[in-house]
Amino acid sequence: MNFEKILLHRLKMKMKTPFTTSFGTQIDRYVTIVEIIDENGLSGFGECVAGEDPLYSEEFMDSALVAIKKYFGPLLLQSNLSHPKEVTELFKPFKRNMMAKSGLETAVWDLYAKQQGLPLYKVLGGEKTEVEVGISLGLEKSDDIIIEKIREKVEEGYKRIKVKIKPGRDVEMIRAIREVFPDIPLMADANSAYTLDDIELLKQLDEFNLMMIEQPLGSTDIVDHATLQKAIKTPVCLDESIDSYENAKAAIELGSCEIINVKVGRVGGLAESIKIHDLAKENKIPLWCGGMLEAGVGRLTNIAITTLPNFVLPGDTASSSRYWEEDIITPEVVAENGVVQLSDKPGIGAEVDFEKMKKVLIQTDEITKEDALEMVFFD
Ligand SMILES: O=C(O)CCC(=O)c1ccccc1C(=O)O
Ligand SMILES: [Mg+2]
Repeated sequence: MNFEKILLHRLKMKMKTPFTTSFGTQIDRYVTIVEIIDENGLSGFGECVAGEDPLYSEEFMDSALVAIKKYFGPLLLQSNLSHPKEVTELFKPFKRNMMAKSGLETAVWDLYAKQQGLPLYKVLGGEKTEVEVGISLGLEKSDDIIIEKIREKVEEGYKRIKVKIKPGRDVEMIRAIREVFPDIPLMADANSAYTLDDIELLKQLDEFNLMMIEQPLGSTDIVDHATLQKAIKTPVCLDESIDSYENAKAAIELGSCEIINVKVGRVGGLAESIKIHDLAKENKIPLWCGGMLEAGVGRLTNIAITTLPNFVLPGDTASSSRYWEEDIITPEVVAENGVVQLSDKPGIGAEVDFEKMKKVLIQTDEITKEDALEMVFFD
């Protein structure tokens, strides 16, 4: 795979409505689209999904951009790889910075799939040609508002509704939702907002027949999650805690969760996602694919990984229109009655639409072969 240059398209996309979690409210999304170009002028696209601020994880978009420009971009341009699976090894000496790595790694996968003339999902070993999707709903000012949002999304056909919870907006809110919708597939995501001191409160959620509770405790609390899982009936699903194959293995062995949410960006890319997939499958841990408020490129990467057989639960891979008035790809992602069809076009399955992207572009940065790997200590 001969790489010529890398472009970082930095976008500012206005979200249709603000999105609130236990760590804050998001109004604009600063998206980075990674474009990697080969010697024949063919382009692969990936999305760097880092948040604007280090709230979900320690990474943030500015740190990811520096990491890509200073280390991972130059390393990739100077490499001589024959398969995208080798990118993880190439980046390994440099610790973490998962979302920076993943932005590039996913772009290499898309490029490779296009070079082969195959859809990305088939290159990944995916089998499904359609996938079921759910939707993630942010915190709202009142129960009435969230109930109306749920009604709308259930009517649109989404296969699973996820609501955000935080201390003070949990048991009573879920009770109010269950009074109106006793049977919908419902789950709650706490984004690390609780500790084991809240165990009695978290036990109270058992009466609502939730599909799972996502990341109730801190991201490094793998042991505490095992204690919690033993004390509650609701399946624990880990999100923030699973940032590598090794962590997934530890969580499974300790019994910290019954379900895992795989985010391609959080674990450093598609190759690591496949490793976690295979491990979870062996251990009968069901998976689903989480989201990071992606624009179209990241959305399509997520949908591709979801075609692997152990992604048995609906993902946070809703339509482009969930967050965007206009996405940057053509055609956009459309879930019909909660189902997305995979495209058989080479690569991620849709074109980055430069006309649309221009409207939200802040600037494009370029990394070339002349950009040396800039290191202070290196031999
Ligand atoms: O629709 C999506 O992209 C997922 C929305 C979501 O829940 C989320 C969005 C940003 C950061 C973390 C999370 C999460 O899953 O915890
Ligand atoms: Mg989550």
